[in-house]
Amino acid sequence: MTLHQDVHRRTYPLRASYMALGGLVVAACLAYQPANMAWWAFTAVSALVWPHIAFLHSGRQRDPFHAEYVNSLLDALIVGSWLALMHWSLLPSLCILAIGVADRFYTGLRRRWLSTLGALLGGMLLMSLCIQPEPQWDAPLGVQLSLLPLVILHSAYASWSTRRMLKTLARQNLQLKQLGRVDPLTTVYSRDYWWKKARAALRQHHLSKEHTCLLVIDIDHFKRVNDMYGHIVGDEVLKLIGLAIRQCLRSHDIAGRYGGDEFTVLCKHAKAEDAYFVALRIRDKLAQIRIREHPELRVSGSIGVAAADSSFNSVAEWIKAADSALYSAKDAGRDQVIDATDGKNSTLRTSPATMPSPPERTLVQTDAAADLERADG
Ligand SMILES: Nc1nc2c(ncn2[C@@H]2O[C@H](COP(=O)(O)OP(=O)(O)OP(=O)(O)O)[C@@H](O)[C@H]2O)c(=O)[nH]1
Repeated sequence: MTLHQDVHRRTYPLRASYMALGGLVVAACLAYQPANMAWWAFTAVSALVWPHIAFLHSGRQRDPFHAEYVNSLLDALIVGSWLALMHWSLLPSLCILAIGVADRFYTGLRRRWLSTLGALLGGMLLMSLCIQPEPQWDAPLGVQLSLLPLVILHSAYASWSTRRMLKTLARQNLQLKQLGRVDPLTTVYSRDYWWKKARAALRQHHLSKEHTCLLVIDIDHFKRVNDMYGHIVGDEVLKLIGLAIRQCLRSHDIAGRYGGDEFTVLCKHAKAEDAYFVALRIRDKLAQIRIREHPELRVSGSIGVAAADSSFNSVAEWIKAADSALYSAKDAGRDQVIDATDGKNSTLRTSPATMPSPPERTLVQTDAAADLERADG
């Protein structure tokens, strides 16, 4: 159920309690002046019966928000008539008016205030014509005391409502922050967030020599995927790449999208050897990506690995080291992992049980891949 459809449920308890306590103030005023039974009955019905009729009426309408707007006009009409019925007794009139205006903000019905003002004035006018009230500026003690429950309810509701709004705001801020951290297409972390984590990890390495590595992954010939299948499929592939990378991470690893078809992974608490195996797993997983509509489409990635080093003064220097290993992987024929630290190549590290050796892998090309190769010149 939307907030819009739910409006009558939110206003019901509020209207029921406000009208009941407002009616109490009117009754207190009536007690101090000659009033016939008709005005007592009007007060009782408007204070105790009307809110329930309003709720039932709104609940049956297709558009409860509009029904609630009509109800709010009737509320204003009633309140206007109450003010005249109280002979404009200054203190209760001002209190009821102020509370009524404030509550329109809390219930979300603050717009169209001009028509509400019209209904309020209409109510005053109608009741004034009926009873011709004589203004009584002073309010007797009994009337003043009758205002207390209404004022207390209003203060409690105002603070509860503010607290609820602040909580909602805090939750939404958190959601926005989290959304800003994640790249929406690939669902790995955004570059900024990843960079922050890498900076913290490098700082930690400087302090405690903790082993940490980073991987830079570049998808091979990704431009061809876009050229041949279009950008929509390209996006779909990037999405699957993000998922594949995430599936290969250990619990401390953090993957980010560096930009375009380039990804980074921060492998915390990992020696170069551990990070190297994470990279091999990723390379393997990328090769398994399939798209149902284009079963011939294949993906591969080249990966550079660099361990944090005390000579790196910034994340940029660290990435540069991984980048040069990545370029070596590209130069060596792509679809491989190279470790910047010792220049080790995945040709040497590939486990035959799970990963075919790089020369075979580069030979495994579909017709489409061969077409792409030709198209690329
Ligand atoms: N569909 C899609 N394509 C993107 C996106 N971001 C970048 N690209 C494309 O990714 C391609 C990246 O190409 P390059 O990295 O220059 O080269 P490559 O074809 O991958 O070749 P190598 O990196 O040399 O193996 C470009 O064609 C970009 O337009 C994206 O969000 N969606």
